[in-house]
Amino acid sequence: MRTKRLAIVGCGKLANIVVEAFIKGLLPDYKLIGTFSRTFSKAEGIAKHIQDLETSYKCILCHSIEELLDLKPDYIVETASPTALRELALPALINGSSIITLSMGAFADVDFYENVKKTALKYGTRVHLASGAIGGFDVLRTVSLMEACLVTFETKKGPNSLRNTNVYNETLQTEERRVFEGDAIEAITLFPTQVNVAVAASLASTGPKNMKVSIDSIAGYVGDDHRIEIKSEQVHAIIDVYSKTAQIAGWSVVNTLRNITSPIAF
Ligand SMILES: NC(=O)C1=CN([C@@H]2O[C@H](COP(=O)(O)OP(=O)(O)OC[C@H]3O[C@@H](n4cnc5c(N)ncnc54)[C@H](O)[C@@H]3O)[C@@H](O)[C@H]2O)C=CC1
Ligand SMILES: O=C([O-])CC(=O)C(=O)O
Repeated sequence: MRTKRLAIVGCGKLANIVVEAFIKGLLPDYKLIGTFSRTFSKAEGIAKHIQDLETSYKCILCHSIEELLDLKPDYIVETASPTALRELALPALINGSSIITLSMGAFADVDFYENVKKTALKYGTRVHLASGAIGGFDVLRTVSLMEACLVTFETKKGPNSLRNTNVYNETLQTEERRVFEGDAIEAITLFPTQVNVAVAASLASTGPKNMKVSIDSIAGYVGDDHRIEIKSEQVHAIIDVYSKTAQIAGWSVVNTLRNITSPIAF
């Protein structure tokens, strides 16, 4: 099998986990050939790490998405933001680059999602939704194929992660309160980079409009807990993932990349 050409867009905390795995040798089927980030110094940091490995190829530090696409990567890891995914997805898929994304919140826009599907199909490329801070896409997809079902998504967060959102006020530092109830579209609109997971679970099951989402703010709470419940006539499943940090999301990209080239696929 030919080694896959890999590039990264959005070189922050989660991208660095992918790079750490790459340096440890956990992604032997890939060459990391390019980086691009809105914060130039972050993309530069990753490109330098790869250059220090003295590989037989160069990791190119790109100044724009266009420059990165010119490198003709087979796969692009998108760890930037839902806005970045919206800008990147169609040009990348047309360019012959498949995408591994953590910012699937952008797909709450049904027209965009359908356009991405059509384009990927036309150009023989794919979009892989990494499991991120949750799991259970297999159960959600299987049960929703099988029969009618209801899916709910409940998140617990500490108040500090809600700062800079409309629901935040100082009373959250001492009280427990439900700060959001609505569907997955309303959730990602109000929290544009924080509930990609809710959109992901909805896309794997009943769709963004049909999934009930709630967010509880708990004073002093560290980390995030996401509890997904699916109920149909025959199946009742609960997928509950607590994580102290978002690192699990970075590692889920590593897992997706390994699955793409593995002879045994999960
Ligand atoms: N699906 C999931 O479970 C999770 C998804 N996420 C998503 O992953 C994204 C990355 O998370 P972190 O690494 O923690 O964030 P971060 O803030 O550490 O890194 C993001 C990087 O992307 C760059 N960036 C932002 N917009 C860009 C654009 N339009 N084009 C190019 N680069 C851009 C920034 O300069 C920054 O270096 C988050 O924004 C969030 O939407 C985060 C946690 C869990
Ligand atoms: O880290 C988390 O728990 C979830 C998150 O940020 C997202 O879905 O965007």
